[in-house]
Amino acid sequence: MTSLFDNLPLPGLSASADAHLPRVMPPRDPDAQASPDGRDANGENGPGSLAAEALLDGLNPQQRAAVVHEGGQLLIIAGAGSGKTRVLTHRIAYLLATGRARTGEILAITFTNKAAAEMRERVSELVGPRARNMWVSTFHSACVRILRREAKTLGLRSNFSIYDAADSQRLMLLVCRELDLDPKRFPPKAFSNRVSDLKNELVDPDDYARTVGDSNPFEQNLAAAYRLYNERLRQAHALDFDDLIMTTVNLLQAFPAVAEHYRRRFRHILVDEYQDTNQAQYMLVRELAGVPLDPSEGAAGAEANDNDLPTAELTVVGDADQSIYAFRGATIRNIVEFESDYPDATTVLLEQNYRSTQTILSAANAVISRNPDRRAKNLWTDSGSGPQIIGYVADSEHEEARFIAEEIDRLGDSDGVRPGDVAIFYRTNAQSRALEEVLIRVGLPYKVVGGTRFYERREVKDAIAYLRAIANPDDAINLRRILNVPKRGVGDRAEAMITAHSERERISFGAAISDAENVIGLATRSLTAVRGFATLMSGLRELAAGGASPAEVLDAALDRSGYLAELRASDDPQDASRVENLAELHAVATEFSESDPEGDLGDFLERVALVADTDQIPDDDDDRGVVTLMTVHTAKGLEFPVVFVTGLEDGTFPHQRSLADETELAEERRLAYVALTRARQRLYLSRAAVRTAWGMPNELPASRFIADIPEELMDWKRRESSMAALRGGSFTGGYRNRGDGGRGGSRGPSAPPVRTTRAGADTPSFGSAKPRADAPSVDVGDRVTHDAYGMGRVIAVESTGANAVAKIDFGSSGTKRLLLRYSPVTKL
Ligand SMILES: Nc1ncnc2c1ncn2[C@@H]1O[C@H](COP(=O)(O)OP(=O)(O)OP(=O)(O)O)[C@@H](O)[C@H]1O
Ligand SMILES: [Mg+2]
Repeated sequence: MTSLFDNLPLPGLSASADAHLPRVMPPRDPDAQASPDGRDANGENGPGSLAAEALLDGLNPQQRAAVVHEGGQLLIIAGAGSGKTRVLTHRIAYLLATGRARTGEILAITFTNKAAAEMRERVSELVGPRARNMWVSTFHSACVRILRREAKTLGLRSNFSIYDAADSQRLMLLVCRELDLDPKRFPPKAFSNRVSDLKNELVDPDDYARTVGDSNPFEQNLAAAYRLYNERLRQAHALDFDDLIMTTVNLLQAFPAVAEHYRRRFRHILVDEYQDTNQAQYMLVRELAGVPLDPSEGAAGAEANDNDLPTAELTVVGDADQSIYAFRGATIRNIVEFESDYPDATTVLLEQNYRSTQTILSAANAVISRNPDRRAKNLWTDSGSGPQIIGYVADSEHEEARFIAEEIDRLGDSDGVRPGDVAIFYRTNAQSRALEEVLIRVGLPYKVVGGTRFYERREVKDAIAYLRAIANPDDAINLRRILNVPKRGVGDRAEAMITAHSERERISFGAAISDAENVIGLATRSLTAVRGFATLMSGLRELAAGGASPAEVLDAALDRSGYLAELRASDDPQDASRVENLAELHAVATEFSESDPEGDLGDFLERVALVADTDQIPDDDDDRGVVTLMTVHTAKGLEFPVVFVTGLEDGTFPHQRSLADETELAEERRLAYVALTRARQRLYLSRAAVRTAWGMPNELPASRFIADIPEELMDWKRRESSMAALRGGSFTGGYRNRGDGGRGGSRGPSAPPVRTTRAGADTPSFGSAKPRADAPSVDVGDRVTHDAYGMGRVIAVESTGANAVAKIDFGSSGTKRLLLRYSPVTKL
């Protein structure tokens, strides 16, 4: 059993919405009963036809042409803010409203899960709830869906695990140890990155081995490590992130019947942000659309012709100037050469920008126009010139942050700008700390998107490792992770003996654990501990198999393993915040079950595995009022009324390592273009004359990108730093080590706790908190007190009993969602 039905509702969408689906489209397998004319019950004769014309209202002629285009591939290429994403959404709605497509025939690919949810929501607004059944997803989630369905064909279990980057790196470390490689000469992390690149280029271990030079030990060892790494993945019934795409491409190429199934199904494929696709994603789109690389050769081409299958209508939208993921293997080539790859393609150019003022656009154009080999664009707007861009040269990063905080305050007073209208961008995550300190000090509410990701925190990873090992008994990496966590007396030696036993007997690591009696050399104490662990795991598996919800399984795992008790017993304040993070994970699991009551543990883990950092932009109501801090990469596709681009120094942005490399510099320039074009009304560009990194103050020159912007567009509030005052020595800070690695706060994919604006509340003291058997029962309106946050009032109660979660307003400490059972809350 994979998932209850293939079209998992996305977060925030209730599964019951499927009850409204037209009958011809049973949710279980929407493609099984395509009606002969390809139309659904809400097609041309339904209320849709009226809506169809309305969908074109307010679009300009080029946008309109793109929305109504029929037949053949369509390339929409345009600068930032010209309505590409909007056209994609309207095109989908138009296809449905005119009855040209059924929801089951559409595959829309976006860059993040959040973008997917938003697109689905927007299409739902335009055409109603049937849009909820549609495949709108990221490349990775679309592939997971396909792979879970076709797992058998590939000899994979449908409950395969998905390893994230950290899992993959740990596995590579084990592989390198197994191969006895010197970690100095052959760093496992470098191998891991190289393997990821190879997979993104669709190069498998055999292909790679063939290209390796005889005299190059690095390549030879890499080839061996790649092979063993893949073997270990297979034994663990796991796929890494890059495998998801590569394996799907392989599947479609090797099994013509499978390819045909999806080609029959997806008659319309639409891809947003096409400029950031890599080679594997490029091939995936080609295979799905039924346009094999060389139709005159190759099995796939012959097969497609034999069956007289028309190719899908492929629509891709993108902007070569916004290609910023080269480091993940993305290649501009995919968009630049679209027309030659698809000779029948129609190209639509959009030139009117609807997002920004002319001043902002002119500045962005000035910066990007310096890049060589680009197609010149003529982006314009009729929204007026707007205010000048404000420039500021700060003495230090702290002073830069102070300036920003003051400006946000001032804009609030003078223009009614809310914190939620404001975004602050930086080039790398580490830059957020100085900004955060000042925002905390002045009490401006904010959130950091990205940073140390919630799912990368140790305790969250431990808890998920338990869940994964419960779901997949052969998942060696996750079993190893928790074998001695919390400490139960199974040390490295014992683990090595179990490993040896598994190799000798040719059984999985998990099976070797269950066979502890026969492990040679295991001391009695370790044997007892391993047996205890095996019993623990089988008990938890029974619980999961018996239909317990993911949240219940999580609870049992944390409780029976003693994990939670250990954290609770600790007086390290960091451990207290770990308990909070686990409570947050519990809330995520509970929410998952609310949105998908039939979803099992495997479904939950799948959802968790696919949450990318860019998805952690909370969008619940509470967050409307907070400033957003994020890297420029994360800001892709988004827009804000007010944008601060910080750290515009040569060496910061553009990044140090790009200064001597033309290709990398061109990418930094595109990144700057993305940053500037996020702004709708007001843009601020700032830099620090001296920035402290790794504890060392550095004097950095102005970013070359600033110099590209015509003077008349800028209004410099301060041009020079007061170096004298600076040399007087007013450095504060330095890279203070915060227990979480100095980066981020805890954020989950849904309703994450917004970072509190009071310093210290991040790590509340749980000194007096006792493990509780049950949650205190509270009602809306009750007054409560919390050991760390003080007095508060309950503003909402979600679910009851053991899993009761309350939303509590703690005044200046902010509003929190707390799992009552884990929280030191007392009713007054
Ligand atoms: N015809 C139009 N009339 C009014 N507003 C529009 C129109 N087209 C687009 N917009 C608005 O312009 C803004 C930018 O649109 P959109 O996000 O679709 O642009 P984009 O080309 O996808 O940008 P990016 O390159 O940053 O991804 C949005 O607020 C959108 O609603
Ligand atoms: Mg867009």
